[in-house]
Amino acid sequence: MLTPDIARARILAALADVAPLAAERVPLAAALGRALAEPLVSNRDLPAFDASTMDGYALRAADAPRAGARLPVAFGVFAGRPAPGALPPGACCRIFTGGVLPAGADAVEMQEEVRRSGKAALFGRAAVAGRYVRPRGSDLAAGQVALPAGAVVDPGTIGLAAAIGRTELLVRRRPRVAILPTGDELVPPGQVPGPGQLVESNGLALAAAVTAAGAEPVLLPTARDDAASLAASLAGASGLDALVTSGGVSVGERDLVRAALASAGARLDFWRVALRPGKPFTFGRWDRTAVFGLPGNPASALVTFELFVRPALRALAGLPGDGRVRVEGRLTAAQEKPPELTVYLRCHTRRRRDGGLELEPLRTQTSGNLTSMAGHDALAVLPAGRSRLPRGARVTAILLVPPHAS
Ligand SMILES: Nc1nc2c(c(=O)[nH]1)N[C@H]1C(S)=C(S)[C@@H](COP(=O)(O)OP(=O)(O)OC[C@H]3O[C@@H](n4cnc5c(N)ncnc54)[C@H](O)[C@@H]3O)O[C@H]1N2
Ligand code: MOO
Repeated sequence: MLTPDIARARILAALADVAPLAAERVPLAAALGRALAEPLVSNRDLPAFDASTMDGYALRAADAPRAGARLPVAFGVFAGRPAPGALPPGACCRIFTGGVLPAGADAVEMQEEVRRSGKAALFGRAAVAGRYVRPRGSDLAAGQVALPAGAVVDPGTIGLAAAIGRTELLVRRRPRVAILPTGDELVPPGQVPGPGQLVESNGLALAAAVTAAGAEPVLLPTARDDAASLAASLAGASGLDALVTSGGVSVGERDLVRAALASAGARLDFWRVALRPGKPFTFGRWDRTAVFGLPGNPASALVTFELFVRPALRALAGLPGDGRVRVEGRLTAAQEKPPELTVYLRCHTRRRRDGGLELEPLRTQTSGNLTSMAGHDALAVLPAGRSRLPRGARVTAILLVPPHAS
């Protein structure tokens, strides 16, 4: 059986010919979280003129070499308008934050350091050339690369792009991801299950995980556990960038998903990974579509999505890694585990007083329990090779709350 790390590496390698997806031009507001498909190059200087960074007085620094200089106030410069003219020799002018420095001025003094006396200004200290001035192009010069291709568009990037005159950005296309729940026992959300039935909940959970990964979910109707129904449903995924199935990948007689994928023409690369939850996970390619067969147990589906599907969708979207932060923390309870498996423990994180991180496992880790997958903020990684970890053991945890929510 593959280890989780090798399984993930195999998936990413198998998508090298399709990732990243093609580029598309989108309005700025739609670019958040997407990968730039070209460098963001400025076509103008930022700022576009020498600007004051303070409310105060613009002057030639040489005219106020020490405290006590007294200069006539020639005019005022207001935001949104160019200076009315060059600064006359030996004079200063009133200026406001963001105002255009008049020709001749090379410094600004903040108004707290200046006293007005009629038409003159008295400077309380020596002026310094360049102080409180943002020179033209000092933020970004015309022709300069502000951000390289591949950078992830964040709110600041959108503001910067608007400031340099862009209304659209060339970004990587979002992967379109079919989600196919399978199982005879499932009824649609909102419907009351009959005897032996339960509500199909993985579809919506996985659709949310797809959205959070920066991709677009297409939730297909649940397939029944028979070859004809599965074949008909699989057709709904054709032409999409990825297909995520749930259920039917274990060893029971009704676990027909792998066979259905194979008869539809998919090439399955591997089946089963040495982890818990989610051991029966399978991966393959169906033409250009990446196919992920997730186990039906709800927590197994979400954990394997996190570990294998999320990084793959991000690679298709041109985004780096899995977008998660890994930290070290200490388990608040001892754990027993099969030594051959890597176990991903759903945990709550807590800051200790000494700054360290505590990892408190959710009460239940049973992969079929729905409460075992909601409301946690980390996956603690219990490594293969260990069968017992004592309370207080130091382990790596994957934080599920990213620094920039995706
Ligand atoms: N003999 C063995 N049995 C099982 C093994 C094994 O190695 N040998 N592996 C177990 C593990 S681990 C898992 S995980 C499950 C996965 O099995 P399947 O992927 O075939 O999942 P199903 O049997 O279809 O469903 C499992 C469970 O989850 C419920 N389910 C399924 N789909 C949904 C959905 N869309 N929404 C909500 N709940 C869903 C389903 O009703 C079952 O209760 O296999 C073990 N068995
Ligand atoms: O791996 Mo299964 O997902 O443990 O229940």
